[in-house]
Amino acid sequence: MTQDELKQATARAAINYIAPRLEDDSIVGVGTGSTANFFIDYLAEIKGTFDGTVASSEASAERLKSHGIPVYELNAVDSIQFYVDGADEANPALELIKGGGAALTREKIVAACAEEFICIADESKWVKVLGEFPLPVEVIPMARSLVARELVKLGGDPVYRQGVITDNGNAILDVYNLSIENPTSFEETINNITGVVTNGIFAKRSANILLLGTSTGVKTITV
Ligand SMILES: O=C(CO)[C@H](O)[C@H](O)COP(=O)(O)O
Repeated sequence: MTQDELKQATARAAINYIAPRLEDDSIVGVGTGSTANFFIDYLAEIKGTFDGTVASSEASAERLKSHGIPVYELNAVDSIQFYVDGADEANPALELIKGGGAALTREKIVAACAEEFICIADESKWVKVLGEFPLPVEVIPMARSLVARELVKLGGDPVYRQGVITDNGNAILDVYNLSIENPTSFEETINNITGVVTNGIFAKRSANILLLGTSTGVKTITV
């Protein structure tokens, strides 16, 4: 199977998981990226069986709206039943690296509001230790060099993602050569650097379920 077919299979599995659990007033949080895009396209098939969505990026909001799926501001909803999103890496504790699509901050905010976080990923994202994928860090633009120097002190090699401005008007540093043995404390350490908005480690708010698309089928992984 191709990587896209694996992404489609995991997105379909997420629909099969949430569809029987949705109620008329349910809100679905929707992530960003190519796997999330497949999910959005399949979500259109069951629109009308739930209230609406909250999107983690302008791109996902546009795609949802193009399907006629209602999109609410996060401040306008009381709760989010499910948050469904892809990942760049996932470990057996269901801690993640996210932000390859530069949407990490809004993704983390929507995930923090969700009762259940369902991660959808193909098997190339499965790792024992996080950090092979360069860790995205969203920074206030004027603090980019300051933050980069601090990240070097932590053992990483930060690279400015040229030409990318996040939906929040900020910059992204991708940090190479990290081996993240303790994701929870490392997430906090990086977030404590002045000028950092957030980083792409999802350990404080890890996934509840990982639907991993593999060549032998979609595996449901929980901790
Ligand atoms: O975190 C993300 C966007 O900020 C994505 O979930 C992550 O990059 C995975 O993307 P894809 O589904 O295209 O492989």
